[in-house]
Amino acid sequence: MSGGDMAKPLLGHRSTEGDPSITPAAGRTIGVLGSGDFARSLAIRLVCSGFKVVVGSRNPKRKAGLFPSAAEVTFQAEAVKKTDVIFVAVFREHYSTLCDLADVLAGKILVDVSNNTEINHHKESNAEYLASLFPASTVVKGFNVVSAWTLQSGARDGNKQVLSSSDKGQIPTVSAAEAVEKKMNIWVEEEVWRMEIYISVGIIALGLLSLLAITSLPSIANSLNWREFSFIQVTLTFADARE
Ligand SMILES: NC(=O)C1=CN([C@@H]2O[C@H](COP(=O)(O)OP(=O)(O)OC[C@H]3O[C@@H](n4cnc5c(N)ncnc54)[C@H](OP(=O)(O)O)[C@@H]3O)[C@@H](O)[C@H]2O)C=CC1
Ligand SMILES: [Fe+3]
Repeated sequence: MSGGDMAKPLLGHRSTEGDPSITPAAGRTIGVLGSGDFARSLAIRLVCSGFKVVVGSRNPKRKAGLFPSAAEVTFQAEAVKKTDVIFVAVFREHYSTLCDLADVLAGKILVDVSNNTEINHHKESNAEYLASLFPASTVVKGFNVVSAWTLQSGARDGNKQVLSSSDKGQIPTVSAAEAVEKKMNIWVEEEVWRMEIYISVGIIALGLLSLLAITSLPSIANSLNWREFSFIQVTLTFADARE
């Protein structure tokens, strides 16, 4: 999987250079539990950002084909043994099915990316619930406001901010996860706005052309005096030609 846009971090890479707080991504291994939409988008983005990715699935054989070939897809327990930072791309309702992994997850960082489908349905947040299931792990909440689609297609649409929080210590200690987040938080004005400008110019041009076409209809043209008609035809033809 090497799509042009995917080769770039989500929001460009300008200001990551020379930032000493960012640990180089290359060579770090990040784990992802789950093989659904979000896990796949995350894995693709991480691979393209230079991370090694190991995906933990209940059925790795069947799911491997959905991931970039650079990502390793294996059983859940195997995957979490290979890394210290694990994205839990599984719905809250299925967190309890991961309890068998508690021993191998001890001392590791779990990133809770989940969202609920109903408001105020559970008494504690998803991250608190995950932390209660894995008391020996550090749970960080983050990435839940970035959609799978935005992760895959870049930052031109959708949310661009990656918010994160944790009870245990400073988030900056979460070096690998933070490196990804910082890369994703960089706002490159030209890249973000260029597409919007293209679309706006296209819409204006379409509007002007439509006006030109409508005023060319004999029934409409006959209801204009020659001054209005020539103003619209000459000015709009000129404006359209320029665009
Ligand atoms: N989709 C999105 O845009 C976003 C999703 N999220 C969050 O990411 C998480 C995953 O979402 P998404 O990828 O869309 O969901 P999917 O339904 O596409 O994937 C969920 C994955 O969970 C894994 N899983 C592990 N244990 C179980 C189990 N007991 N039963 C069912 N599935 C299980 C499965 O992988 P396997 O079969 O390989 O074990 C499955 O592929 C959710 O918490 C969601 O809130 C957050 C932001 C955006
Ligand atoms: Fe989904």
